[in-house]
Amino acid sequence: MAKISIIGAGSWGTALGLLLCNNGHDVTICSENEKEIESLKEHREHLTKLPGVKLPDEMKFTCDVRGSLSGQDILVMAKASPYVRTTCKKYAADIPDGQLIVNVAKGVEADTLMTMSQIIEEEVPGANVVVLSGPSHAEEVGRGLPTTIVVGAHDRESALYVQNVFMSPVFRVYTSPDITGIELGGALKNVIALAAGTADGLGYGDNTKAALITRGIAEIARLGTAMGAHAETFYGLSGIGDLIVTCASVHSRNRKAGYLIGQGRTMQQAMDEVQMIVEGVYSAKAGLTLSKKFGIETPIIQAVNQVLFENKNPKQAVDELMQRMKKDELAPDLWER
Ligand SMILES: NC(=O)C1=CN([C@@H]2O[C@H](COP(=O)(O)OP(=O)(O)OC[C@H]3O[C@@H](n4cnc5c(N)ncnc54)[C@H](O)[C@@H]3O)[C@@H](O)[C@H]2O)C=CC1
Ligand SMILES: O=C(CO)COP(=O)(O)O
Repeated sequence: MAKISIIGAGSWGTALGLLLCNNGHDVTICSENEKEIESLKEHREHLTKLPGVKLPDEMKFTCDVRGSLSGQDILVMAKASPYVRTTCKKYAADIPDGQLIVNVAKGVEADTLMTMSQIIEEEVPGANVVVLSGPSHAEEVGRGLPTTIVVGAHDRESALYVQNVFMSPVFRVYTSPDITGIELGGALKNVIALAAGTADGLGYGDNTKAALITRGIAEIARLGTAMGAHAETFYGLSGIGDLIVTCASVHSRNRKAGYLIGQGRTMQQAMDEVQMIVEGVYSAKAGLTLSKKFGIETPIIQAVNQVLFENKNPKQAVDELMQRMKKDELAPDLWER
């Protein structure tokens, strides 16, 4: 049995807490948000973010984040990505040296272009940070529906340990050394999901969705490999896997926000209506800056930025994507080989 503190009492922190409790671990969920914690204690259910999912009596909830950080085998970082740095800064001094931290937040910081694990490593230099990511909506993990995911770590021993702790008959965990690829896949799929949702909102069809998913993973893989990630990762769980689920699922907040934008809402109106974090909005900027930095063409990511931040009409953005210069699907020099 492992002692585990989960930082962040949102839908994902709560669903992972339930999974880990069911696996027989000693789980505490902590958050500074008193209302959220009091409601979890009283109802043993996250009424707003994970309704209908009952939480076991053994699961502990606390507002004392600082007090929950020492004496743990694992800390799980389950804050929404824009708050990961501030959270780490606030509590770095309370986290023991060598602490294993499992990051589950998905995003790239727009100003620094750092992934979440890089931010945690910068703010908590003594920590051993691993990442857990893949196609895994909290609403389905909370209901115990079969789910697969991948843990990325610097060393195999940490990956195997986390695999053992999280693995269950309904939660299959793979291991990988490609932290960069896993994190880029997890962050950038949110940008493409905004585009897929927008296409749905415009009334476009399954062909359009398939086009965005397929050309979207091509963009993510091109950029990711230029940044040193392994191409295979983008054809795996944290690549095409998470992209498919986020572009297609009724649970996705990014897809929902895109849908509303396709229906005519502004970015802000869409974010307000979704009422939960829409991380693709943040990662869109980072994705575009990274593309420029590495000299990689990412037309869908660019179009999403234009719609979000330059008020480009979504229909016009799709028209322009369709009428780009004619291209080969594979590398043009293959004709000569
Ligand atoms: N919800 C899901 O199905 C999945 C989510 N994730 C990732 O896990 C991370 C957390 O996701 P969720 O639990 O869904 O997010 P959430 O929106 O439910 O919030 C998570 C935590 O962030 C905190 N938070 C929200 N606003 C804050 C603020 N202004 N200042 C400080 N803390 C704040 C909340 O109080 C909560 O404790 C995200 O990066 C997400 O991409 C990963 C896989 C699945
Ligand atoms: O990452 C997720 C599923 O794997 C959740 O996606 P959303 O943030 O779009 O809901």
